[in-house]
Amino acid sequence: MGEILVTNGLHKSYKKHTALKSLSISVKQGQIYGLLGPNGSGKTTTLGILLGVIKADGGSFSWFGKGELDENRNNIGALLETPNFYPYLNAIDNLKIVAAIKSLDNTKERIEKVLKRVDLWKRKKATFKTYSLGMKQRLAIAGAILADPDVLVLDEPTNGLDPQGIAEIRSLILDIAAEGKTIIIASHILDEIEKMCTHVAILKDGALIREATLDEIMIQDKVLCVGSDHREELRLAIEKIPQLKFFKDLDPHMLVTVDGEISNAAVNKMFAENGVYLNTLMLHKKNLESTFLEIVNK
Ligand SMILES: Nc1ncnc2c1ncn2[C@@H]1O[C@H](COP(=O)(O)OP(=O)(O)OP(=O)(O)O)[C@@H](O)[C@H]1O
Repeated sequence: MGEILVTNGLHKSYKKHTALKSLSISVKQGQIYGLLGPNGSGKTTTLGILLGVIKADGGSFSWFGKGELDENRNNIGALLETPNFYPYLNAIDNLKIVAAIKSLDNTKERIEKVLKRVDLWKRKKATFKTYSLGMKQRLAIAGAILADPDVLVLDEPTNGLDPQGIAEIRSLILDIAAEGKTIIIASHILDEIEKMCTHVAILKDGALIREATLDEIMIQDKVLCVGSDHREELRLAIEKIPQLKFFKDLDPHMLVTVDGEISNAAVNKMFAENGVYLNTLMLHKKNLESTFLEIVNK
């Protein structure tokens, strides 16, 4: 797979505050790459630098193996903030303006293609101000793919949408990815990343904590769900057993992470040796949320 983006030690400070600390990531062709992190972890700053809107203080990046050239951006569609279209113009006229700004040819065909792609063709003559938030966001994606770029960069694409709007954007993004496009999404919504992304970079306080495939992130450690009639003793036993680490209280059960390859029978025995008899012992499948919290809280 071809390398689409490589960053090398990107650094950015706003006065005394360091927003990005030596960020090195790489994105390959066809990946849906999620940039994940709590508020203020540096996601928007990263995308801003990569799109030439913010200047880094240090480090470098390269799109398509061609460095930081402005012309690389002709091959990148971006959605960085809430869509900014003319409220009294319809979808077609708004996209005509986007086409003119980007000096695109075959405007009519392009606009028809993207409006069908984002399922707004039937509403093409309605003015932007009459659109729902989800439709506005879909029109913004139509604008971002109007030039048929190889890469789509999206900052919090489902922010503020209702569940149906979120599902529509998600399915649209997956469809666009299925055409072979590379997609980079910044989000703090874990469920969104989990349902869409193939690869994830987790940021915390501007630093990269982990970069891996979604599968690698989610099956990091074994998590067990344990229960006992005596919760206090259970909690104390978890503290005492070095191979176990308390993870979460799911009252009445507790989640623990287990070091290495220790069988459930061995875990049961360890509890018994500490005077605790389990009434529940089962594997707990981690979701991205639990993994994420575990990683950023370390
Ligand atoms: N123009 C600015 N001036 C000063 N500080 C800034 C500026 N832009 C961002 N920051 C700070 O840099 C840090 C990273 O911000 P950034 O917006 O990149 O994070 P983020 O992960 O995108 O957060 P969010 O999910 O809230 O959008 C934050 O602490 C933020 O307050």
